Amino acid sequence: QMTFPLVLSILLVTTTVRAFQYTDLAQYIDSHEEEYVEALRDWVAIESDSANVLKRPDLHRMMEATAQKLRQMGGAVELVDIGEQELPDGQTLALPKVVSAQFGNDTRKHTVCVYGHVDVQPAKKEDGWATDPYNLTDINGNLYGRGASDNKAPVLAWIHAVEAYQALNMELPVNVKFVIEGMEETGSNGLDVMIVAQRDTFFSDVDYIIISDCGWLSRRPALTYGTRGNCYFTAEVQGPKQDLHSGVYGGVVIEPMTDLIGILDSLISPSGTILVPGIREAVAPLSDEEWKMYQDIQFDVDSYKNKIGVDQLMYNNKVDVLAHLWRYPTVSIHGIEGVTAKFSIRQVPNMDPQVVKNQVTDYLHSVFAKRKSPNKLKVTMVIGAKPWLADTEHPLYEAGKAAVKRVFDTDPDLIREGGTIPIAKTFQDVTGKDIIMMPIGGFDDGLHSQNEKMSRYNYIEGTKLFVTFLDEVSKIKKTSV
Ligand SMILES: C[C@H](N)C(=O)N[C@@H](Cc1c[nH]cn1)C(=O)O
Repeated sequence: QMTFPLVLSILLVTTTVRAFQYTDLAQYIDSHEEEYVEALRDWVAIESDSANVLKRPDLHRMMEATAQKLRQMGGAVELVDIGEQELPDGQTLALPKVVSAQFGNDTRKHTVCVYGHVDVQPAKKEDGWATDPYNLTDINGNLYGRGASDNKAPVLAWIHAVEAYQALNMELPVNVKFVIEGMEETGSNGLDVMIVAQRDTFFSDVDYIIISDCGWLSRRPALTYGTRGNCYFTAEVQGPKQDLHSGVYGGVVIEPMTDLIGILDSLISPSGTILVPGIREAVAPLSDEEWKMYQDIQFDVDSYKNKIGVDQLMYNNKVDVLAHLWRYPTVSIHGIEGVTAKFSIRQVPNMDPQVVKNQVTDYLHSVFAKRKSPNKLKVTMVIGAKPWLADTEHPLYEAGKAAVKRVFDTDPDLIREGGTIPIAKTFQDVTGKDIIMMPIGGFDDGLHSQNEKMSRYNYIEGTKLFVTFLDEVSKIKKTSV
């Protein structure tokens, strides 16, 4: 028979919440590696391609699976309806619900909100994948699968970070909220409306927003302080009422495809100069300080060329390459379907998507007019996502630097991202909260490409980084009660 004091002390032992212990958390994370890989396998198996309307049921399933995982951990979870999407043919389609969740509501603590996405880019084995993109495949410690790095493993790593605290009965150093969406890859449709609607409710007590939807520049861990924006356009040339035989009609008909190629060729010169008037003039000048920052970053232009299999880039020296990846705009032509071309302009501070829309539309119409073609041109901007920039001296970044130092025993690279996180600027403008981008993806993860992967190393050490960062954030002086 147990005596009363013994029973009481057992109860006390089991209910006492422990304080942060990095070694225990790290050990816990290491010993759960296989479970984490299996969780990623389950998520990668869901074809949550947000661009393919036929995959919308899978995307809904993905959002439900995310919500379910957070519910099982005891979070206060909601699946927020963000309405419908209008398709080019005028039909409407339900947008995937946004998952919001909350762990802890202690007003003495800071509250962070982790943003991520669980939709993916399209992928087919026949695109040149070495493995089935939706069957996570481990080759030499690299986990290959669509969405593995962008952004399923980082989202899971954040979930596992909270789970590790719970499993070890350790107090969460900060309250943690999650906002996980399913439309990032197509411009985060509907999410801005949700952020505006919940600014004074869900977001009111959030102090900091954390985004881990980007990658390191090299093998060295990094913190990201800027992203480019994206203006994504379609240009359609309408001509004869039906397809025409090139032998029977060629030579007399003014062909829409020739017009289309002609106007596309007017966007950018072979040496990379954007030819749309007004765009280059809007770009914030490169300061001496920034130039110096780029010089100090370890980045090997030759290895970069090797990685992507090219002999020559637009620029040869490191600073030019980094600057043109991160802080100068560029035009990319993505493809032509029928006589509709898709192209994008990645834009940077101080460009504005609405201004870019007008500049591009006016310019293409003027180029088209000079052709004196009887065909009709229609230019549409389908995505207008703004660029984002942060202050690397902010206490949030100091906390990030300290966390990287504790886990990896090195200072992070401070980098920018050439890609776009469409919602970052909205978070900043609408909620007024500070944002940090803390990537865990590797420099060679192949985002949006064939053979996307996440290494076990980055996944597991990244989870350790996240548990540590929460502790570092808790040390930031609270300015308001
Ligand atoms: C950086 C992030 N992982 C990413 O790949 N984002 C996409 C988002 C996007 C841009 N326009 C529409 N969606 C990207 O940069 O292409």
